[in-house]
Amino acid sequence: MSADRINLLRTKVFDKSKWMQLPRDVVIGHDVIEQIPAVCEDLALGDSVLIVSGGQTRDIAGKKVEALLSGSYDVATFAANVGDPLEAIRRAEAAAAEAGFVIGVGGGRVIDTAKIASYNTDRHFISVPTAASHDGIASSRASVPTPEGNVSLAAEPPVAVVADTAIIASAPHRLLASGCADIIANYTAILDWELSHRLRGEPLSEYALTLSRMTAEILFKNADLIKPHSEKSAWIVTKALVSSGVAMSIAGSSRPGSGGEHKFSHALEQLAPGKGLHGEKCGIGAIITMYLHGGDWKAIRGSLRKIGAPTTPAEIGVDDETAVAALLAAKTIRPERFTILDMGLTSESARDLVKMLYRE
Ligand SMILES: NC(=O)C1=CN([C@@H]2O[C@H](COP(=O)(O)OP(=O)(O)OC[C@H]3O[C@@H](n4cnc5c(N)ncnc54)[C@H](OP(=O)(O)O)[C@@H]3O)[C@@H](O)[C@H]2O)C=CC1
Ligand SMILES: O=C(CO)COP(=O)(O)O
Ligand SMILES: [Zn+2]
Repeated sequence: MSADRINLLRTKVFDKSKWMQLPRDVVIGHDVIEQIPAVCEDLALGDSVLIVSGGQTRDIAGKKVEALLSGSYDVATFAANVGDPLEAIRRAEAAAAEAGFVIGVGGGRVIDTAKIASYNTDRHFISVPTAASHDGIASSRASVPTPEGNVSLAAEPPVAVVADTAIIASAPHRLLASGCADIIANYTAILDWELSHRLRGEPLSEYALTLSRMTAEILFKNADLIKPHSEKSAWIVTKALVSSGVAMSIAGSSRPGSGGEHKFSHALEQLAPGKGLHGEKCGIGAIITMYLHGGDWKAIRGSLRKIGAPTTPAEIGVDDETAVAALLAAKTIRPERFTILDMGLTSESARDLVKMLYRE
């Protein structure tokens, strides 16, 4: 299904996609989930709420949020993990239309479902990440898988982000490492954006680009501090993910955080569904695109290793031939987004790159 087809679902008569919308309250810290009632009261969002969560994340945090709000609000719940993602978005929209505001409690898929449903029904949205696994936590974009590839849509930016570091630090370390890789991928996303600016005249936002790069640099510098099940690590990474999401909101597109390495990840999602987390695939892709840009790809690989993120397709259960196919297919996903993977990659060169960069 194409982005246009998804847009048909929208009930809005005006388009906010060119607005620069940023979160108003960002609350990160130990046990801050307890502050959700105060955040909702402060923002005066209405008296009924839809809480969107996933199969595991409802037990991890969704039920807690339901209990915290049930005395003061009419609470409805929605399971975002059931069925086809587009169908889930449609059902979430119908549920959101019956509520005053929406809270998404979960990983990236849950948060994207909640923020699209909020956007399409013109409801405020609160983001409650249970894992620091992706930089959609605070952004005004949603990434939706379709049979033709992943599409990036304008979505409701959270009016508040409530990120409890106790919950985030308890999540499997793999999720945190994946969030770090999603941020490290900003380095190559920016290089692709600059390339497209120079070659194709694509507009650049200096502010968005600088914020995105600075976020990656801070994380890179702090890679030694990223440890499993540490609240300090959860705090460092969550702040970086919020910052990266703000860069996307400033740009009004995911360009500051999504280039060729993301297109490789989206192609892999089609060719090897269910293999690897989003950020893991982007990190693996960034090694190749950084090499192609002539940058320090070994430093990218070194920081991914230090953090505990995979650096080869084999580590996420993807064979080399599939990785080659994904590199070649990447340019067919969002062809309007020009990247280094559009610069003459051939089957032979893709095979050589996979052999060389994923073997050392
Ligand atoms: N909007 C944007 O700008 C962006 C969007 N994305 C999107 O986000 C998605 C990737 O997010 P990601 O979080 O990696 O993947 P998922 O949302 O698929 O979550 C991965 C798994 O982790 C589980 N999980 C989440 N939190 C915890 C926890 N605390 N403890 C144990 N398990 C937990 C989820 O459970 P459950 O079954 O409950 O869901 C799920 O099974 C992709 O769809 C991607 O396209 C990524 C980057 C940016
Ligand atoms: O994942 C993203 C940024 O990290 C954005 O997603 P898209 O690649 O779908 O635009
Ligand atoms: Zn990403």
